[in-house]
Amino acid sequence: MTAELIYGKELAATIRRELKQDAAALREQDILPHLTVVLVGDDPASRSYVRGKEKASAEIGISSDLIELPSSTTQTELLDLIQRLNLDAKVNGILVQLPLPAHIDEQAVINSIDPEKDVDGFHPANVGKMMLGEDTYYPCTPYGIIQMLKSKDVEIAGKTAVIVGRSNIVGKPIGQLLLNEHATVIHTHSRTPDLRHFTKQADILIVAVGREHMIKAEDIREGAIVIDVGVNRNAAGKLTGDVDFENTKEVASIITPVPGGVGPMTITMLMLNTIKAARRQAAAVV
Ligand SMILES: Nc1nc2c(c(=O)[nH]1)N[C@@H](CN(C=O)c1ccc(C(=O)N[C@@H](CCC(=O)O)C(=O)O)cc1)CN2
Ligand SMILES: [Mg+2]
Repeated sequence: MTAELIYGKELAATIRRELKQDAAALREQDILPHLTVVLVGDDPASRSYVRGKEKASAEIGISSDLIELPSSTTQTELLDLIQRLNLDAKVNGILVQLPLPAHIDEQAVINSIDPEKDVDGFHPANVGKMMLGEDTYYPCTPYGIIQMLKSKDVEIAGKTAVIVGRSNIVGKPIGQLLLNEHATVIHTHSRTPDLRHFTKQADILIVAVGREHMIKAEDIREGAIVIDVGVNRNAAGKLTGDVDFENTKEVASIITPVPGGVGPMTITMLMLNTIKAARRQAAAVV
């Protein structure tokens, strides 16, 4: 068997076309969605993701601005900036690019963002709503994965979904979103003994660890759906996933490549959340 591929890049382009129409319809009602992105420090990958966010905003018709701060910025300075953005009615979405420099408490920063403007879906109030199965801003990468599965008409209900990795950005929330879709969810992580015992049970395997090719063909069940969230740069400078794609695609039924798989969906879901924020905030004013 050679697996079918899901190219997030193609799905992202389709969703972006729809979002462009949504943004135009909002503009006709004098609602201009606005995203403010905050970048602290000069991490090259973060800078590249932030550029991608500006580009996608411009393409869709979302106005955006980028606030760049030096890595020496103090936590108090960053919290003060966020308070100003929380109070600025023009700003619908606030995104603080992660990771932050080590001297800043990331969670304290996330907690300071107005939940209504938290287009990353990382604020505890939004995480709580997600856990309760309520409508809210869902974290972009997990939300993108759900859209990818649905785009291939994957029946999630009743499936065994195994998650490798437990980050707040991907591992934990994708488990919750799959649970909300009625999957049976198994979370595994660095302290899980005999990882293969669990990955072999997966109808849907989500790998979000950040370790090149840690999942191999022999770790999965024949016909499994494999979603690779890893973005690693190998010794030759090439982007690779957490899954050994070449061999695993011969065993899986559906698989995502890296690059061009899950990655492009992250920024697209951010755009979707920003339009949703503009709509919700406009409705709250009238
Ligand atoms: N505040 C946030 N910080 C971070 C998030 C996030 O959702 N919110 N996620 C990641 C980084 N990220 C967006 O911020 C992101 C990661 C990867 C991609 C992507 O398109 N990857 C491509 C490859 C890109 C490349 O060439 O380097 C792919 O996989 O095909 C987009 C966005 C951590 N921080
Ligand atoms: Mg506005």
